[in-house]
Amino acid sequence: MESGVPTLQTPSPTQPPEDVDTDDCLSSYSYLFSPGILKGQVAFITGGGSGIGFRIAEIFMRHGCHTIIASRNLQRVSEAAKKLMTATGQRCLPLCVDVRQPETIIAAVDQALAEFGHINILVNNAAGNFLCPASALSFNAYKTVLDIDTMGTFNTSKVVFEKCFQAHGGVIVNITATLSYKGQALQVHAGTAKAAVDAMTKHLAVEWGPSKVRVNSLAPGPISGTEGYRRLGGKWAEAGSQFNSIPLQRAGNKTEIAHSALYLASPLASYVTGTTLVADGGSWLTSANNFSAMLGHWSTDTRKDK
Ligand SMILES: CC/C=C\C/C=C\C/C=C\C/C=C\C/C=C\C/C=C\C=C\C(=O)SCCNC(=O)CCNC(=O)[C@H](O)C(C)(C)COP(=O)(O)OP(=O)(O)OC[C@H]1O[C@@H](n2cnc3c(N)ncnc32)[C@H](O)[C@@H]1OP(=O)(O)O
Ligand SMILES: NC(=O)C1=CN([C@@H]2O[C@H](COP(=O)(O)OP(=O)(O)OC[C@H]3O[C@@H](n4cnc5c(N)ncnc54)[C@H](OP(=O)(O)O)[C@@H]3O)[C@@H](O)[C@H]2O)C=CC1
Repeated sequence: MESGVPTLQTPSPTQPPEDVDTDDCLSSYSYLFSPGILKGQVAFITGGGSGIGFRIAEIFMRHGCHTIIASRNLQRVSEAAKKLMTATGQRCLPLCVDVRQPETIIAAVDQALAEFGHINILVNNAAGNFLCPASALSFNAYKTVLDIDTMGTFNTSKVVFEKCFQAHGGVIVNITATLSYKGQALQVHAGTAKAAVDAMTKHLAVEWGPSKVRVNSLAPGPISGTEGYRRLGGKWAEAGSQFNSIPLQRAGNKTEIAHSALYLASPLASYVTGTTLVADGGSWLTSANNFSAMLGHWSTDTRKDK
């Protein structure tokens, strides 16, 4: 304070914010963005009952947003909505949706509009994934992942655009992945599906920009406390040694991904559209694409019907 300038306790540029590995709200939260940056807005978040989608819902709500969290398991989203409302004081509507079935999306968006009057933000987060070599992947397994990730993102975006964004503008954040950048082993299904979503992001940004709609992708790296991390990393990820190869030397956490989503959804990104924000600690640049190690991990997978 010698110079008369107050010293602020700012975190270091690579210090992760607080997180918890379970699908529970944070016990405390330090604001980095303005707390009212999404005040009065409404976000529709697919797969918002668990993992990254749950934390995105929480962080948006802590910044003044109401949310709709929608997935196949109504009990899961209903329990999540209670936790989110208690922790943040904002409204959260849990709805049952299968993003592969447009009629369920239409019903959910109608219900959301009846409840809130408008939707400002769509987060396409719902996805399905598992490790599987291409040669062992059934035709239906490949199709299932493309149906959820790629078709699901298109289906939901189209319904929300036609029912709301076309007339009023809005923001779409598509959660993708870096899997296709290096042809990740055992991930042809999810890598193809997410690459198609990154392409969709650009096409929709071009077509819908004149309607005041921004569309961006957000591609996380390995994120702890998530189903994706458990399924794809398993014990191998828990050992932690492979993180030496990641420039930031650690996995990311859900709050970090939620902060990136908050940036893209907020007016801070008002001139950002048609792009992919990679939030992976530099991981895809340097991590080995170790086919034999991945095959070893797959062979210890305990899934009964493999
Ligand atoms: C890859 C490693 C990367 C980097 C390494 C670096 C560091 C390592 C450290 C950590 C790694 C951690 C993270 C890696 C980084 C990035 C990851 C990137 C992307 C992550 C993407 C995700 O999406 S994670 C989301 C995970 N959550 C879910 O998947 C939940 C939802 N999932 C589901 O509902 C199911 O699993 C489903 C996708 C199968 C869909 O369910 P349903 O519709 O009920 O379908 P089914 O009828 O059950 O199945 C349909 C067909 O699919 C076949 N199937 C199902 N499971 C498997 C499997 N495990 N293996 C093979 N085949 C499977 C099933 O048999 C059906 O086919 P048929 O032919 O039999 O009909
Ligand atoms: N975890 C990680 O390290 C990474 C994750 N990602 C991406 O982040 C996102 C979240 O993943 P993560 O948190 O790990 O996993 P989760 O399994 O927790 O999230 C996926 C969500 O999608 C929902 N869902 C799945 N299928 C459907 C469907 N057909 N219709 C509607 N909802 C559906 C699930 O709910 P329900 O079962 O109730 O339907 C679940 O809530 C995904 O897009 C994933 O690809 C990307 C890179 C890395």
